[in-house]
Amino acid sequence: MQITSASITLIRPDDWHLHLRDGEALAAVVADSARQFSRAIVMPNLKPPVTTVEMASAYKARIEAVLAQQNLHSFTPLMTLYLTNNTSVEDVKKAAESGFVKAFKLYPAGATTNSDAGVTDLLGNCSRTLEAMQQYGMPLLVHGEVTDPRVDLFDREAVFIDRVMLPLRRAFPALKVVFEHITTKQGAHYVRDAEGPIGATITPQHLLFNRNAIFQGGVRPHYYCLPVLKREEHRIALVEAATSGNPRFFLGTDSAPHAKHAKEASCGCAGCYSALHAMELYATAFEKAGKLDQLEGFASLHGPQFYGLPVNTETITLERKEFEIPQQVPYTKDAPLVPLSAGEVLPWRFVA
Ligand SMILES: NC(=O)N[C@@H](CC(=O)O)C(=O)O
Ligand SMILES: [Zn+2]
Ligand SMILES: [Zn+2]
Repeated sequence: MQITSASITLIRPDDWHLHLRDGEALAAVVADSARQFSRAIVMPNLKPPVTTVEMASAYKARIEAVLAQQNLHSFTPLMTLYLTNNTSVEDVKKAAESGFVKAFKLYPAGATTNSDAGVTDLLGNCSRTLEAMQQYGMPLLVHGEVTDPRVDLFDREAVFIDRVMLPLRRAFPALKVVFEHITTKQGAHYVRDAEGPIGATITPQHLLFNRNAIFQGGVRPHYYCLPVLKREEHRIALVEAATSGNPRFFLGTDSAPHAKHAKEASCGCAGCYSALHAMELYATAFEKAGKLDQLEGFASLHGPQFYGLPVNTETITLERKEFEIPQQVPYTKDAPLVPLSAGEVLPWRFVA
């Protein structure tokens, strides 16, 4: 990694948690990720969800067709399957043998966008499937929030650790688990201190903002995602984790595009669009912490190490040049897309 006062050059990063959507939305957003990242773990929460190897293969082909149309040849989508109450041992075996399915994704039913088909009782319904995943070395990616309506929205991740994560990892100690988009001190400390194969992704918004951002002078729907932004003490713990050099923490933007009108609504969708300027956002967060030198490990080394994949060979460069985030970018024929922190100015700009 090379850091000067004018630029940063680092090994080309990967995005270990990304929503690419489908159809015209996919065609609108995929270039933003392909410009900065070499690979991405592509989330399966489409409608209907991607639950089988056949569906993942078809989705991958649709992504590759768009990449080819747009002359984006150096980007590899790594596919995931959506875990349901009915995922079988055979599904796990087929996924492991496919080579292109890299993980299963756990959405507790009702926890987030398109999670209605999610799991209702993980150990009760999925034990044989989890056993097979453990045996094949197939990672389980976890949206770690309980959905119990009695639990306060801001406590859902911390409660998930006690109610789901601990029993899961006690039952399957060799299962590779990624605690996705962690948002709390409890999440960060759990992953730091736990035994066995565990990692966590951290988004740019959870490194840059606390929950005040959602209510700054009025309701700000473009800062609303799940798990929701938390208090400042949690943001500080996440920055500490991401910049610590600990290989368990790696980059996952959770870039989750929703049309402008779907976010600016009486019941707005959860998700921030950060693919446009992901590396600029992360560089800003790392620089604010005085830890720019730790960016390459987080963005480019720790993820491949966890997934057992080679580190990329090319590099990217960011220049110290002010970048004003556009108010909106084109999305579908009916609607534009509002990027995270639209209208704000970042000190870094992605060059190539
Ligand atoms: N993060 C979000 O707020 N939304 C994601 C789903 C998810 O990752 O939970 C989406 O697909 O829109
Ligand atoms: Zn999620
Ligand atoms: Zn997500």
